Amino acid sequence: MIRFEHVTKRYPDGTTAVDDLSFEVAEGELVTLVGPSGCGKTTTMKMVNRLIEPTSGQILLGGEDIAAVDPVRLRRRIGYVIQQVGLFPHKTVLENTATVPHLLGWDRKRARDRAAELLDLVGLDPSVYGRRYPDQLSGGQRQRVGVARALAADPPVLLMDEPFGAVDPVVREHLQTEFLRLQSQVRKTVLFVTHDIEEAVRLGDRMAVYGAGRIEQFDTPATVLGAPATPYVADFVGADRGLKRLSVTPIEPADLEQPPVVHLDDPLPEAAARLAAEEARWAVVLDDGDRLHGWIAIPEDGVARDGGSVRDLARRMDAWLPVGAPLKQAFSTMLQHDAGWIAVLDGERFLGVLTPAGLHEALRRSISADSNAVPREGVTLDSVSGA
Ligand SMILES: Nc1ncnc2c1ncn2[C@@H]1O[C@H](COP(=O)(O)OP(=O)(O)OP(=O)(O)O)[C@@H](O)[C@H]1O
Repeated sequence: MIRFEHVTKRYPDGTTAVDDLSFEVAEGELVTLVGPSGCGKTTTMKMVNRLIEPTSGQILLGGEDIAAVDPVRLRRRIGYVIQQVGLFPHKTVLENTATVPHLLGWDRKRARDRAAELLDLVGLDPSVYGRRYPDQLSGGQRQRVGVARALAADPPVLLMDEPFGAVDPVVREHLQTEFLRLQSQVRKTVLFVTHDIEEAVRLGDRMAVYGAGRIEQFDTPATVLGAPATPYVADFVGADRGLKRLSVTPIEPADLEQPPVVHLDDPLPEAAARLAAEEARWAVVLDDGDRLHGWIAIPEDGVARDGGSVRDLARRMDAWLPVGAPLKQAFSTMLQHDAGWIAVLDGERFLGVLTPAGLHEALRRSISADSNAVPREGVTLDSVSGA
C-alpha cells in the first residue's frame, strides 16, 4: 500500500535526514516508526503526504508514484494526526471533526452525521462533546477528536506523528487501547511515529527501528524483542526486553494447567473425594452450561457425608482472560485480583488455568523460539540480557 524505494532526504544545509530508505507497508497494516530524537521518523512520514519532498527515490501509494499526484488531492486520501492536535479553537468539536468532509464538498447534514458517528467511535458522546470548543476538553479528549477528524473522510491511509505524546501515561495507555480497538474495526494502513518503545511494541503489527537516518530492523515486535538484528537495536529496545515481550506473547492452550473441575450441582462429598484423589487443594467450578463460575476449596476439616452441593462453598472467580490475550494482561490480572492463577476461556468454554509458573514457561518458550528461528550473528540472547 505504501512503498518506499531508495528514498533519501537531504536538507539544504547538508543534513541527511533519511538515507536510502526502502520498505513496504501492507494494506491494513499498522507500522510503528520508533527511534531516538532526530533519526528521521517525522521526515519519513511527511514525505508520504508531500509536506516534505524527497531528494531522491520514489514513494508509491497503492502502486502510484505520489510525486505525480497533486498534493492537495493526495492529502485527501491520507488522514494526519499530530501531537499538537491543531484543532480550530473557534469551531466546535463537531465542526472540527467535519472539516475534511466539508472540504470534500459533502452536504452539511451528511458531514455532520459522519462527524457524530466518528466521535462516537472514538468514545466521545457527540451529544455531549459535539457542541464544546477545544479548550473545554481534556488533553486526552482533544487527541481523540484529532483521530476522529483524521478518519472522518474515511481515508485508506493514516499518518500519526506522536499522537499520544502529550498526555500522561495513564491516559496514553487508554488511548492506545481504544485506538487498537478502533483499528481492528477500520483497518487503515497506518504509519505511526513514536519515540516510546513500549508504544511501538504494543501498537505495531510491525515496527521499524531507526538509527540515524536508516532503518536498523523492520519486523514484528516479537522478533525485534526476541532477536534484535544489531547491537544497536538490542541496546535501543533495552535490557528489559524480556519484560516487554510479555506484551506481545499470547497465552496459548499449551501454557495452561488442568486443575480438577467440578460442577455447581455436584454433591459436596463427591467433589471432596475428587480433590482428595487428585491431591488437589482446590478445583475450578463450572455451571450447568460448562461456563466458568469460580472455584472451591474443601475446608481442612472436610465435609459431612451428606453435606450439600458444591454451590454452597463455591466462590466467584472474576480473574479470567480469553486465550490469545497477551501475557502482560495475564500478569496484571493476577496482580489486580491478587490471584495465584487465572482462568483462560475460549469464548465461554473453560480451557484451563494459567499460573505464574505457566506464565514464566510461556515467556521462556517465546524467547527461545525466536532465538532458534532467527540466528543473528554477533547478538545472542545471553550477550544482550547480560548487557
Ligand atoms: N528543515 C530542516 N533543515 C535541516 N535539517 C532538518 C530539517 N528538518 C529536520 N532536519 C534534521 O533532520 C533530521 C531528522 O529529523 P526528523 O524530524 O525527521 O527526526 P525525528 O526522528 O522525527 O525526531 P523527533 O523524534 O525529535 O521528532 C534531524 O537531524 C533534524 O535536525
